[in-house]
Amino acid sequence: MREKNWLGIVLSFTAGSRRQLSVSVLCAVLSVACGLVPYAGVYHMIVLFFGTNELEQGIWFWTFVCLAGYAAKLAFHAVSTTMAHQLAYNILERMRLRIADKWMSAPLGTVLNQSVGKLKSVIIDRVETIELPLAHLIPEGISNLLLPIGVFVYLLVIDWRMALASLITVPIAAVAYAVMMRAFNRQYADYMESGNRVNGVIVEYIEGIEVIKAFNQSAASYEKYEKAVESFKDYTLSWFRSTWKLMNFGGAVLPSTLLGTMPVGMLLYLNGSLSPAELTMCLILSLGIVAPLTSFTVFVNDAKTIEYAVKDAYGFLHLKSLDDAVERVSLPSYDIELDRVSFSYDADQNGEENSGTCHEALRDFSLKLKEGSFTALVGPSGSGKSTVARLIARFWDVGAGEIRVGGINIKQLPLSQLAEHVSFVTQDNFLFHCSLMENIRLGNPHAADEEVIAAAKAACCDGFIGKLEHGYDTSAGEAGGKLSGGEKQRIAIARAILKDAPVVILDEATAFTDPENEDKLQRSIAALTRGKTLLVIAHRLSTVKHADRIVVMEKGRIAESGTHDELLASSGLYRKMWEAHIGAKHWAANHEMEVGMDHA
Ligand SMILES: Nc1ncnc2c1ncn2[C@@H]1O[C@H](COP(=O)(O)OP(=O)(O)OP(=O)(O)O)[C@@H](O)[C@H]1O
Repeated sequence: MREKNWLGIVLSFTAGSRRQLSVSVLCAVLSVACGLVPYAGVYHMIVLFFGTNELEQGIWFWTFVCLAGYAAKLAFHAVSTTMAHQLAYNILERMRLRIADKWMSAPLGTVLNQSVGKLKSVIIDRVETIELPLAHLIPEGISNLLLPIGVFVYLLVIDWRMALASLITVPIAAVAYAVMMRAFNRQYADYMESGNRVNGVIVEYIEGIEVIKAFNQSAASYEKYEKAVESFKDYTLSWFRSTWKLMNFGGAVLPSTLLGTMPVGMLLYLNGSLSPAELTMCLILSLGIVAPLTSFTVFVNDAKTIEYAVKDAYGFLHLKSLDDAVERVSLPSYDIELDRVSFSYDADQNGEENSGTCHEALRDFSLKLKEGSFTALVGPSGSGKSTVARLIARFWDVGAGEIRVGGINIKQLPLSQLAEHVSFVTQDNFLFHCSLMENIRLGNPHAADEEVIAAAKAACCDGFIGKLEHGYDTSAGEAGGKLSGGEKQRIAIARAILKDAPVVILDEATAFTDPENEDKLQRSIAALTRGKTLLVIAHRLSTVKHADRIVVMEKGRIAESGTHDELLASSGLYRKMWEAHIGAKHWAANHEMEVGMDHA
């Protein structure tokens, strides 16, 4: 961590909960102070015991004082702990929200390039590990630090020699702990790495279970999983084995303060420096001085847990965001222009290469989409079609050149305004865990049910949704398994129809549509995108042959462009693609006929 240490980062999330933090710390201090009251009570009882006056009455009084002090200590501790837990959960909430915000404002690729397992592990599991240690660190950390200091001062007041004698075991235990902690940082790092490896293998095992089964790899995959779990166990045990002797030695020696206070106290008593009451009190106090210190190993561990969780979250908390303009801009038109755009997925967002082999997905690419026009992007796989679409939606920033909407560089528009103007439908049709009605309403959260249903009808969803038992109220989770790829795709199109944005980008959005519904869907898309700036990316050329302009891409550049007829006439790449497409269609039609005849 370069900028701040983990504690600084955690404290930066307490803004807004400073009162809670102060109350928790104050109650922890008061709890420690009240915890000293019983010691004072016991001391006075001993004094009374060795004296003769009013023993019975005094004993009752000091017993009450001891109990009251102890009760107050518990009460303050409870308040401090409760506040600390609330504070810890507030910190967790803020961290998770901040990370989610960062994911939204960072370039899409930065987020998508992370594995889902890692994203989930950091935001759910790692951040969660902060709560318990953090909640206990405040009250218990403070009392475990302040109590020994308070007791030591108390001993100093009685007799400084007894105070020093009470610390006799500290240097011996400190040496043991220091030897034990020598390699702690490295060992903890290895432990975390081993744990992360197990996590990674488990996530891979679960995510790839379909492939593992299909390719009969269960034995090999299970073996990898088993080995990772076993090596984690072996590492953990060997680490514990290497430390337990010193840890137990330190834990046994540290509280044995009587080794110092007993002989020194006896000598001081014999030479008249200590009264019997003072001697007894010193022996009691010395027993209480080191117990809190023994828990420091737990706190070192807790602090490491928090440090590692914060370190993991730090990467996400400091993701570089796309620059976002504040002021909305009034756009004179919805013309779109890509002006000499170059872009590489390997370059960072400053346009600098971050790998030795920087492959440009787009190179010096220029394209104009007139408002209200229908442009199709076609070309071989990997030629850069989706990249053009993603850059217009500003999922990434261009490396060089400019993209303008209505003549305004999209970097000067607030991201929310650009998102408002652009509907982007891809073939990854994610359904959220809510009803189908709500899934479509994502296109326009203010739309009435009737408007949602109208959009669903226009996207040819009404038929299959009507067949579901709960219709539009069917939850996507429940319906997900029953919906085909094409049906999910139409729900995504219904969302875009409802959004009614002036710029519509369809990236293979009709790829899964069955022949029966394709015609209907094409007509509804055509009707609902009329008057809009429309960019369609398609592999099936027949779906875009009516486009005002077809742009053929190859290796990140424009190979040719024109209308369907113009391109066919030019005998270029498009013509070859069209012939292959038509050939494939004929083959499919003939094949269907042959199969039909065989069955007849
Ligand atoms: N997220 C990514 N990270 C790194 N490289 C990528 C990423 N997405 C695409 N690329 C690369 O950029 C180039 C252009 O990809 P793009 O997806 O734009 O092509 P495409 O023409 O849309 O392909 P397809 O028709 O197969 O969808 C390809 O070389 C691809 O490997």
